[in-house]
Amino acid sequence: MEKLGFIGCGNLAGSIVKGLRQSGSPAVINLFDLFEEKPRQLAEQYQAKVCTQAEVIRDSDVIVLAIKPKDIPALLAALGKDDLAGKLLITVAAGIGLEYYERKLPGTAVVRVMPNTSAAVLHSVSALARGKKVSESQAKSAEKVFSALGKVLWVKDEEINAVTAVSGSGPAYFYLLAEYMAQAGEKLGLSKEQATLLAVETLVGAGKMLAQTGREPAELRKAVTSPNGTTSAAICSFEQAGLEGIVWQALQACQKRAEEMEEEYSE
Ligand SMILES: NC(=O)C1=CN([C@@H]2O[C@H](COP(=O)(O)OP(=O)(O)OC[C@H]3O[C@@H](n4cnc5c(N)ncnc54)[C@H](OP(=O)(O)O)[C@@H]3O)[C@@H](O)[C@H]2O)C=CC1
Ligand SMILES: O=C(O)[C@@H]1CCC=N1
Repeated sequence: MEKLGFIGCGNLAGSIVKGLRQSGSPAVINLFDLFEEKPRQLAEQYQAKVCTQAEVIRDSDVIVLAIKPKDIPALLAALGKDDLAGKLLITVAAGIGLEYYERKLPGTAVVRVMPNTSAAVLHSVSALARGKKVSESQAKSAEKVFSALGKVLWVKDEEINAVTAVSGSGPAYFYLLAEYMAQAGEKLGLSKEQATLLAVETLVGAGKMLAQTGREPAELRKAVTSPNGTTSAAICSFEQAGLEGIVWQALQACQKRAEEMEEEYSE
């Protein structure tokens, strides 16, 4: 049976653990976080074990580093390379390239992954980049973990920042749009509850249409948009406000921030 460990049990690790159990994964899950309450709650809900950091490393074959990028340098400094012999490290931290881990922990097998929090509902899409020391069976193990949580693709390490801009951070963009649509619905006279229900269900329905019909986003949009009709009025308003450019700038800002972070961790 797979033995999976997590160092850091915050938002993303919580989504992954929840998703794994929902997918029926029988993996042994070992959890460590500096704030003990987080692994304790996850362990109670999802049949996992609260451990010390040393126990996570000793008792797991695959160890997921799910802490903030700023906390990675101190963790790697504390991890002995000998303790990691034969182990696979999976890092989900944004803005730190594989080269950094391989330099700080020479000889260690590292896969860098950019999933998203929709892992909790088995709809993460996860991009994986393979480090130099990763064996075939370790690559398969990493793929198995994340394919239980949604779709996976292998990419180059240099592509992870673009992935982060589209899908790692992406759920937040759609949540923001849902917030704005609900706010607008209220201003148009609906109650907060009505407007939120309508915005959220519309987003869920549109996502399911994209996922289940196999039709392109533009094709589905056109099917809603009658010539000179109501949708057309809204879409024209988006276009006049420069939505395409706004989205482009936002994704560029996201990628740029990841690049800046990579600079910070280049030493
Ligand atoms: N959230 C997301 O949607 C996504 C996040 N990521 C990446 O995942 C990583 C985790 O993000 P997220 O879950 O949001 O962060 P959180 O802050 O929610 O979780 C991180 C947890 O790790 C704890 N922690 C910090 N240092 C250590 C340590 N040395 N050992 C054990 N635990 C530690 C933190 O404690 P404390 O709060 O006390 O510091 C916190 O509980 C980040 O690197 C992020 O870039 C990637 C894709 C999506
Ligand atoms: O905001 C962040 O930095 C992390 C990485 C991707 C999603 N959340």
